[in-house]
Amino acid sequence: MKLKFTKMHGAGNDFVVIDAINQDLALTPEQWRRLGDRRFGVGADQILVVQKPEGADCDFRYRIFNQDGGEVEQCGNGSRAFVKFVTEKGLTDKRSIRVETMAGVITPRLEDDGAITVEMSVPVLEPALVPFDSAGLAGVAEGRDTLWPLAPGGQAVLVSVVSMGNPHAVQVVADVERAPVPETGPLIESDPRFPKRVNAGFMQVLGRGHVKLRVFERGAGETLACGTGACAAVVAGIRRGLLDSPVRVSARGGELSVAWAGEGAPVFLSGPAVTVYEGEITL
Ligand SMILES: N[C@H](CCC[C@H](N)C(=O)O)C(=O)O
Repeated sequence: MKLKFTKMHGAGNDFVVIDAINQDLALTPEQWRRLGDRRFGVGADQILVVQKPEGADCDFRYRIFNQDGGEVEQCGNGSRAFVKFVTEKGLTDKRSIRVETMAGVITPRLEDDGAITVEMSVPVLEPALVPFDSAGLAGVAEGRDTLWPLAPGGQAVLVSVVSMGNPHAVQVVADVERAPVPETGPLIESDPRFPKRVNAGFMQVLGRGHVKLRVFERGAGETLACGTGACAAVVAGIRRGLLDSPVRVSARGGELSVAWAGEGAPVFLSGPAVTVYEGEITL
């Protein structure tokens, strides 16, 4: 079958975006895998699928598939690419859209200056709901947060656990460039205390309004940027008393900005979205 797609990225976190409103998207698992493969197909960190909404109060439904084929709840960088895609494709004339995801409704907005801001969800902070199994662990209180001891590869670390619809484990490190992301990222991702696995964030605090961040993403490995990871890192940093909103998040692939007013409030994520090329693949 022939499939039209658009290749996009948000701060280097790259996507294959597919309009499943105007084309039939009945792919076998093998075709999904090939589409996401950087050698046998197009390749991307995530595949984003644009569909009609199920609810009356939303403009679109947005499905997200990691490179490993798993469907996931949320993608922050992808939500910016989403609003740019549907605007460029003429699928809407709105600048602010309500989008159904597995984790609820988010509202990406295309600003007049071309910037894109997304009202993400209210972070979920109860460990069991992240989900994270803290049974038998002695949490370490810091500010309003609780840090949980993990030992990936025997290396003792303390993580904050936050859900942005998808699960995150965030640790503060002295130097992200020297952090053992390739070694301990996959061990944290698959730690059995995270029954749905987890995205592992490594955050270096440069000031109360600026961090550097690397994320070993669930189902995709280390990406050049992670939007929900940036949200989770800033929420954790604010709760630990290390950061003040808004926070500039410097990822390897570019700059994001995150604002959060505190518990019970949604997180706002701003950053770039770029259309790289249009394509058609025979699967
Ligand atoms: N790997 C993530 C999904 C993509 C999130 C990331 N690309 C973002 O921008 O938020 C997960 O399995 O929860």
